[in-house]
Amino acid sequence: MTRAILWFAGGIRLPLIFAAGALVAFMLPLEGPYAIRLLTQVAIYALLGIGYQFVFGLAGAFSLAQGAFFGVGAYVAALATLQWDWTGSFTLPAAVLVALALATVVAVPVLRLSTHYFALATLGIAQVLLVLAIGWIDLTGGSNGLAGIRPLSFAGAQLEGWSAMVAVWCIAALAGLALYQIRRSLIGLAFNVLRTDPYAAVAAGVRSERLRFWAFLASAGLAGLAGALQVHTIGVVSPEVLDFDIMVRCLVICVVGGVARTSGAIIGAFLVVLAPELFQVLEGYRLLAFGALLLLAILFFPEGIVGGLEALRARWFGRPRFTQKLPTLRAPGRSLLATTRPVLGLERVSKNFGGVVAMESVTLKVGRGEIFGLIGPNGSGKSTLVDVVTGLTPADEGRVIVSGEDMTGRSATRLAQRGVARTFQTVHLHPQLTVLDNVAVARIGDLPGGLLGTLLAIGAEGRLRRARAEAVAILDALGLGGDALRPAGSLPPGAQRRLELARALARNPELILLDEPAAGLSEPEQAYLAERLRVFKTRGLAMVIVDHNLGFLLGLADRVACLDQGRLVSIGTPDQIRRDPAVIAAYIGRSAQPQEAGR
Ligand SMILES: Nc1ncnc2c1ncn2[C@@H]1O[C@H](COP(=O)(O)OP(=O)(O)OP(=O)(O)O)[C@@H](O)[C@H]1O
Repeated sequence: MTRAILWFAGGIRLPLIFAAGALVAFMLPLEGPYAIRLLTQVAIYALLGIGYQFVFGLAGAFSLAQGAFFGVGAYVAALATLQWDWTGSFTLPAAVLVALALATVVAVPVLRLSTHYFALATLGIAQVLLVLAIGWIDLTGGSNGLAGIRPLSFAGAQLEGWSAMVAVWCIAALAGLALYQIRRSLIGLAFNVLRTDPYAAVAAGVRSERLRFWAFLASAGLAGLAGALQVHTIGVVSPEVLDFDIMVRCLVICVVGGVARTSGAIIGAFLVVLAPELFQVLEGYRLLAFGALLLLAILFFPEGIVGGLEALRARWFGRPRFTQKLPTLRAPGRSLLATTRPVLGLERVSKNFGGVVAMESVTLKVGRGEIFGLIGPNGSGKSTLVDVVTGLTPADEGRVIVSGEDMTGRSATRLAQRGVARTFQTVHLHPQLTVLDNVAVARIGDLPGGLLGTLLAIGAEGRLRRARAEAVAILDALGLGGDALRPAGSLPPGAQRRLELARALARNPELILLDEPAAGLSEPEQAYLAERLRVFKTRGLAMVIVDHNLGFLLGLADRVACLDQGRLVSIGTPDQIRRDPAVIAAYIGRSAQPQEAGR
């Protein structure tokens, strides 16, 4: 009994969901075959919802094209059956491939758009397809659609009733497993970070565009498959499959069921298919009751039904204990901090924002194993320089050279791959993730096999374990090993800054740019950070450090440059900088002498 309670308390269990759903279905006052048909519909919508979880749940992209891919899959399967007499063995792959091809074509222009424009563009795709389905009468049968589509059949065996239901549930279960697998992998971590904080994703070297692209494709392929299964089940297709109604159901499935979760998609699918049936007795008020139910679900379960059930479980059984085991510390195969060459060169780099000159013809070099300080009054262009070097802001003029390679105008992801890492003036971490996983995610750049490997579950857990083991080594090097299993958001501000540094180091960089690493740190914390940075320097790491705390920076840097109104007014050793009239003038011009805080 205790074991059973613990099993239930351990998480939202899929078998429970299946059993409860099946029970509800068979308790309905329905004939057997009708119940089977409804359960097949639940599986189809679960598959559609699982697909939508990839783009909406994992990648956090508000696509409104999921219904359109469903419709495309439905029409492809219908036409292939009617025109060429294809069986399910061919219609299903064809539906997936056409949906994938369409998604690939539209992904290139559409995925660049930011949230609401992205939503509108994907809605536009759906509308174009709907108009085509209605207008291209010769092919699609226009508003009447096409009828007489054969049930599913594979290798001569026709699947109807029970067998069709089991086949569709098996397909949905495989898709659900793939989603489950990805959520628990290093790629799942990366999705989690990219959804929560795009800057944290950039800093961790997550290739956000690529992940979004794969998620969009996965959602389209699964929607196409669901559409094909739908026409084989009901035998007809009409423009209704491209209607916005399907898209609304997708949203209801994921939002009300639980975002990004396989169980959420399945619960949501049961809800959208079975609830209207349950309300049949209300006749004309059926839709009203369904709407009221959805409203209540959203009000009482803002995290979806799965989130709500988990909250209840936490209340009854306490929060699930952190089962994640701390990986044993082992030295990384090769030094994470080793570097090979002199690293950064800026050649006459300029950057304007409208009329504001943020950088004007800045030229400097940073060598291997050098700590290079960057000072200047507020608004002098220090953060802009960091953004330009890390690819967050493109330079207007000049060249950015990294380890001998011209990286001018390259994306932040490309620069991260080239060995440039950074921290931010305002900390960008995933507050709910553990300290350990905030660092482990940055090992994603070294991931062999990528998304396909994860989907096929090839060593996915092993990779995550390895990433975590390497993260432990780095956390230990920064005195954060003891906090590894705490949520990052619960760390004090100073430790959060060190955590950002740990994440940057996990990228195995040649160059790190630290934007105000000592801000908000106590004196002992500053001393500890300075001591650590000196250790990394001895391993060849090049560092550019921006800080207003001159006591900290001048005591640490090998060379320092001073910016004023975007121009480089002085460069030299800390002693030279302290005495340079141009530096003093720059600060006095801003009504303050350079204060050697901490001295
Ligand atoms: N995205 C932007 N749009 C418009 N102006 C900007 C933008 N980013 C920076 N600026 C302007 O560019 C100039 C340099 O800003 P920057 O943030 O690089 O200075 P900073 O030296 O880092 O300042 P602080 O020490 O206060 O952080 C400022 O005048 C700032 O207002």
